Amino acid sequence: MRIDVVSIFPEYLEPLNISLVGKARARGQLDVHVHDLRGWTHDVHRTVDDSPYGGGPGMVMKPEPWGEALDAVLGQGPEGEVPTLVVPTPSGRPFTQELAQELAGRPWLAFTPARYEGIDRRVIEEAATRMPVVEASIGDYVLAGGEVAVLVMVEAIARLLPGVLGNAESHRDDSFAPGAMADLLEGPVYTKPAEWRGRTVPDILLSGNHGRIARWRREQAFARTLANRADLVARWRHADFDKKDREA
Ligand SMILES: CN1CCC[C@H](Cn2ccc3ccc(-c4n[nH]c(N)c4C#N)cc32)C1
Repeated sequence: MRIDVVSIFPEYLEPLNISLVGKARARGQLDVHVHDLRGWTHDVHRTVDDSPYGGGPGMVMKPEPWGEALDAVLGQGPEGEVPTLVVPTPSGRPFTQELAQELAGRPWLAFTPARYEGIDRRVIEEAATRMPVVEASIGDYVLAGGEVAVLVMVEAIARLLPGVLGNAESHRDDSFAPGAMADLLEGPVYTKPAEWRGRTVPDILLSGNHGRIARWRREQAFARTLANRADLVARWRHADFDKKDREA
């Protein structure tokens, strides 16, 4: 997979050089290119924003630099191919595990994290005439820009690519992924020592009975989901729990 990111803060994307994404890049599983939007400005001040038409607070990102940046990105990719443009925005569709799975199936993603009050709408409209566009939000809160959202989305997508997660880290039991743990939050995890500050590990986890351990983990995940995400539990019916138990 190729990933392009255009930002006025390219240094914000440095975390894409480390850990899971950094290792995937080093192994050639991901080809990531970060671009500085100001490289497509032509004035001495390298201007990327201006006041909003119609008035209102803040500034809006000018269309010209974005248009030239997207032209350049398209020109650098595989001949005859276009990326899926992913636009982080609080007004986008929720970025969910399902959307991460969908985007993980694309060969080329281009992210356009904005700042200020966002990008002139005409940029997105013009881009949509030549590539798929996905406007997505990572959550119901307002950030100061889209770079953090790109880090979240890229990590969530990268870990789903074949070979990126080792077997030991399989995303088979991911929350929200299809299968027995779908719509379930992760339950508690434990490691050595068996006793720490007077607190012990649940006996079931030391039993070696893998069937019962799996069932206990699902029960714990269900209880945690009930406590913290009742909205997810609404998708369940009791029968499903037993069915998922059989599927596991
Ligand atoms: C007061 N204004 C309102 C509009 C947005 C302005 C800041 N901003 C500019 C670009 C931009 C991109 C993403 C996000 C963002 N916020 N929350 C999320 N889940 C996001 C995502 N993905 C925020 C952003 C602040």
